[in-house]
Amino acid sequence: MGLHHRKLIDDEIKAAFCAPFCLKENAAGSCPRLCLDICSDICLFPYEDLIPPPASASNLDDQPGKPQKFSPFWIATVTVFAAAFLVLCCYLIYSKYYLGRQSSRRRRQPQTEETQDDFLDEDSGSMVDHPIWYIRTVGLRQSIISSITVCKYKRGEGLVEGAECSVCLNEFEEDETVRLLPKCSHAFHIHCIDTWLRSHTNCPMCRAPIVKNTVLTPLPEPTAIHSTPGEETPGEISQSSRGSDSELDSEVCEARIGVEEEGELPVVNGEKTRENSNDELNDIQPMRRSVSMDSLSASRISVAVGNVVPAESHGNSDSQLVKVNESKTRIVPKRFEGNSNLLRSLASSSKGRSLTNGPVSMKRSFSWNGKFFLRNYGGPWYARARWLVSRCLGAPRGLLRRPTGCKLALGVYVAQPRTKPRCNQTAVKYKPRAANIPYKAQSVNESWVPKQSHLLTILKTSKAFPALQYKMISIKQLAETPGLDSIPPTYVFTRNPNDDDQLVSDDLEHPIPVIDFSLLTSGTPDQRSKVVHDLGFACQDWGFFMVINHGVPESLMKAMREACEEFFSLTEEEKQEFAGKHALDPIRWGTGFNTSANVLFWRDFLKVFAHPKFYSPSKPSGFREISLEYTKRTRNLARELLKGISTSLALEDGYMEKALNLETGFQHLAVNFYPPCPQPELAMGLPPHSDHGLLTLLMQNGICGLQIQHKGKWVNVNSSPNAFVVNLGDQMEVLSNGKHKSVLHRATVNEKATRISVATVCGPSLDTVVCPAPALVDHENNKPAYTAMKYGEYLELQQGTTIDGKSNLDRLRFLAI
Ligand SMILES: O=C(O)CCC(=O)C(=O)O
Ligand SMILES: [Fe+2]
Repeated sequence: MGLHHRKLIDDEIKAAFCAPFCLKENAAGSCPRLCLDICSDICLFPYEDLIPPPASASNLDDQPGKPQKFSPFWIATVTVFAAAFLVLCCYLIYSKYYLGRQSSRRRRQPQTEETQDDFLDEDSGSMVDHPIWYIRTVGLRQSIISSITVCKYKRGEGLVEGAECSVCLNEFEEDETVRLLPKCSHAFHIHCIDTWLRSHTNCPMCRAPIVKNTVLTPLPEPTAIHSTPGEETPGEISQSSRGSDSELDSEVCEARIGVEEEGELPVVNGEKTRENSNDELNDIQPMRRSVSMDSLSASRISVAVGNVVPAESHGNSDSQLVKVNESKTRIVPKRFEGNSNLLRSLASSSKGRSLTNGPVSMKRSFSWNGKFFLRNYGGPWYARARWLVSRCLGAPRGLLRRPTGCKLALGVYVAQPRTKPRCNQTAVKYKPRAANIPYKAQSVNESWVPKQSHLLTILKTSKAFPALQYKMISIKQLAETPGLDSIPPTYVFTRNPNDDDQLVSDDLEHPIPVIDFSLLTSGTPDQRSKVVHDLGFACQDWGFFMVINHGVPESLMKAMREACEEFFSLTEEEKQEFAGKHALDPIRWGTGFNTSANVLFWRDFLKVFAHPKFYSPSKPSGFREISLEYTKRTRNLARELLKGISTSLALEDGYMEKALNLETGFQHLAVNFYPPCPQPELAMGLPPHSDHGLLTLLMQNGICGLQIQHKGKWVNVNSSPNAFVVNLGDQMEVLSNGKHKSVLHRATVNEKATRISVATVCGPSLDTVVCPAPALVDHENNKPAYTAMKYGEYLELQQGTTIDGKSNLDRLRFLAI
């Protein structure tokens, strides 16, 4: 069977291969050598006669007497292959030299409108292909890269600007070896910057060239001719003048945030025309290099630069630190598919793209109308902004082009010093229009002088793009930025002009009532009734009181404060694990944010549901145990106080306990972290609000900041770490039919110390429908003033909307009252 099969194959080969040669009709009268091997049995031509025996050594191993002959078939085949090979070689040579020269000539030519936004900022050097991006860049020689200064990073030393490597966005560790670029002093991890410099010749942050311009010609063959004494050779690191920075000098990098304001430079196609605005032009450096894009893209950048809208915006004033996972490499239109919430919130309102409308001037004021101008930060900013844009869009550097017809532009305007410029910067005047100054308190005589660290902070605020996610910077991280001496505009809290902010009085003048809890529970009947009376007065007149001798061990309070401090000291990445996505996530770390005003607050928070189900972040160790005990003790304290308050309202002392199902009552732990703020008078830790529950027990760490509204004034509340400040919440106001009111309070910040407050909000069970206690209403003088609402729904409403005084409670009020 096998033999038979083999024979069939042999016959087929013979038929296919030999037939043309071995038959009589073979005009050439010769057979190729292979023919002899395959079909010597059938071949009709004697091979000896066909081709003269070659004299080459290659035939030595041939059979004697059977010299090799080459047929025209083989000659033709070899010729064709040789020709093809030749053509291929020619093409390769042509493409390598001719096209290469053409592209470098093109690069030397001035950029056209079409290409000027491209980020091909490298001039020469060894070419590196970026196969994914189809870009060629020019790098430095390893010897040059290696000669750049290396030093150890020391926090606070000031040698290194910034605290992180802008390439990988990781923070420098103490004593970590970093490479310090010569002209700009920007520092990077060695691995990060070396990789960059192998394909670039400038700083990734500010584009300052690493070597002097003269060496940025195509990497030359070393010649002695052009190297005169005193000149820098290609190997020298330039320590001198700005070199190619002149190019940067003529750029304005702009990241326009927000809507155009009337009276500002007119905008045409994303760029301001200067012809019509000479006044301002004189004041603005004639430099501009804008990156324009479609509105969504611009919005997106606004988000990034303005550190604004979280991905899942519930309009929540306490926005969590948000992760938005996105693919880095998707192309522009696709990038927006996965983040419809973000888009919606951005596209929906102009506010969504604007920052605060105007500053409030206190000690130091600055001119800010949603734009700020930058001079000589242009380099770093431009580079950062471009980087930001490209990361935002997922487009590789160099591929960004202005889409025709787009209206919005990305730009960065940075307030310019009108006083003596710092850091050799040219002063640029920027006159704010009167309309941009919202309140009389605004002073235009002083200028806000941005420092680079500060400006970077604003971008770091938008530190949108470590790896694949956006996140809002925590206030802790921002406050720890070295050299931060003023706050980014997004943190400027615009005071309501109708609030008389100046009326802040000490609690010495208006001491808030103090309740001795021990007398309420263990005092004589007289003592107890006096305390109940005092409690009633405190609730009615103030809505706030201080509780002492409360029975919660001081050691537990201290341990709780320390545990909270430890929580906020976790790394950002560790805390990120607890950044919930929804307003009602049981564990939520985040930073204060007001969606309606686009203002960020100087506060990080941790919010945890403590009852009826107890939740806790898993870090730091011990937090769970301590917070469990702490919330249990404070809940019991609150329930006792509620008994006293029930009595003070002439209700049974167990009325609230029963009517509001306090056994399964909701308890919310909110830890507030307010780091030192360089301009406390401009920022706000927590804006005026009332709390949602029945009672809030607040523990402070000895640093003042709480202010409560009392008879039209803001009263400073003392910060005693061992006392609880208790305030009534909205549910108490509803239940008491307005007899006991929830009171507006706010948290201010200070310049010196971190303030931590731990609020435990105690409320009814979430499914309790809260309404005015029937005993407290009648149809004459005490008509029901509030409609009934499930506490859970109220909580959702309150947590899901912007902090705005008592606006949520106002929704429950009957208008007739
Ligand atoms: O930090 C403070 O003093 C106020 C905290 C507060 O009002 C709250 O968490 O609701
Ligand atoms: Fe509060």
